[in-house]
Amino acid sequence: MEFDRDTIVYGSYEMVQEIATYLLERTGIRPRCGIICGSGLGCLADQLTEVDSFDYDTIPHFPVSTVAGHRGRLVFGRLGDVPVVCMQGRFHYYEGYSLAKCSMPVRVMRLVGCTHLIATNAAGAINSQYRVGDIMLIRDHINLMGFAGNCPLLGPNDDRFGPRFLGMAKAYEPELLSVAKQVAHRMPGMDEILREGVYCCVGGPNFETVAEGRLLELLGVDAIGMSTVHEIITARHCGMTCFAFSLITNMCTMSYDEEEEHCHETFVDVGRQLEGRICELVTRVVASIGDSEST
Ligand SMILES: O=P(O)(O)O[C@H]1O[C@H](CO)[C@@H](O)[C@H]1O
Ligand SMILES: Nc1nc2[nH]cnc2c(=O)[nH]1
Repeated sequence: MEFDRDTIVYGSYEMVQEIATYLLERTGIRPRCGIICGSGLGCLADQLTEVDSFDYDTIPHFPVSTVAGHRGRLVFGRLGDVPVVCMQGRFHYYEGYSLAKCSMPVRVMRLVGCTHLIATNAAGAINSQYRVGDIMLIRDHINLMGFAGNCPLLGPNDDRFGPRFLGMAKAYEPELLSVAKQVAHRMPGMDEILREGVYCCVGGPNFETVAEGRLLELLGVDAIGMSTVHEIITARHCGMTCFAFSLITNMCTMSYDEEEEHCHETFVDVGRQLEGRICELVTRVVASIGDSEST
């Protein structure tokens, strides 16, 4: 792939609208909920029925996926009874895309009609109580890249998307978090693996040093990854209701005596092993969104 370091600003309203129109002219699905499949979590898109799918390289102005475990297509369809659109593959800063370009598809989701966003990811555990295979519902995040001056909303603000300044205190909708906990509680074996915590995004693609892991622990981070935060900021900016969770694929190396066992392909495999439960959790949360919208 040609190296593609964009300017920090990407995706005018007109461009996003052009993409949305392109898609809506080619599918009859009118999605209410956007779902972003994390590394190894593409199975979510495979649950959809009445599918219309679009490879990223066929959609005008769309970036392409370059990471293993990210298939690279946008899938419209129904999850249960609810019309949704899934990103089967997301974009990361370390691929050479600006944060604005990484999260531009969220604005597309909004303009095709989505009111809700569900973001999923593979993440390393900083919290020593966690185990590989746990599912951490994201209660909050720390935008470490934002502390360093990098944010998807940099540059001129277009009020048609949302306001210049944005509150983030309830970025992750407490009601959906509570629905997810109730749903999970009714699923066999989920209580043992369900967590709720703080996610932090770093630029990557390298994993953390021991000193960085320890610093993140002091900061109150439970799990660390290289995605999601900029997508949630973009979604909140355009008024979407958000829910997100991390699949814990590895323990971060917190001591010099430990062997570092970080391997992206193994992380993708953890996703495959948990496929059934993750699909069920998301399907039930989406059903609750469908129910709340129809009442
Ligand atoms: O966040 P997702 O896309 O799930 O991917 C996670 O897995 C990759 C590292 O193995 C990184 O891209 C990290 O962000
Ligand atoms: N930064 C980071 N991203 C991840 N994605 C999956 N595991 C990890 C990890 O340990 N660190």
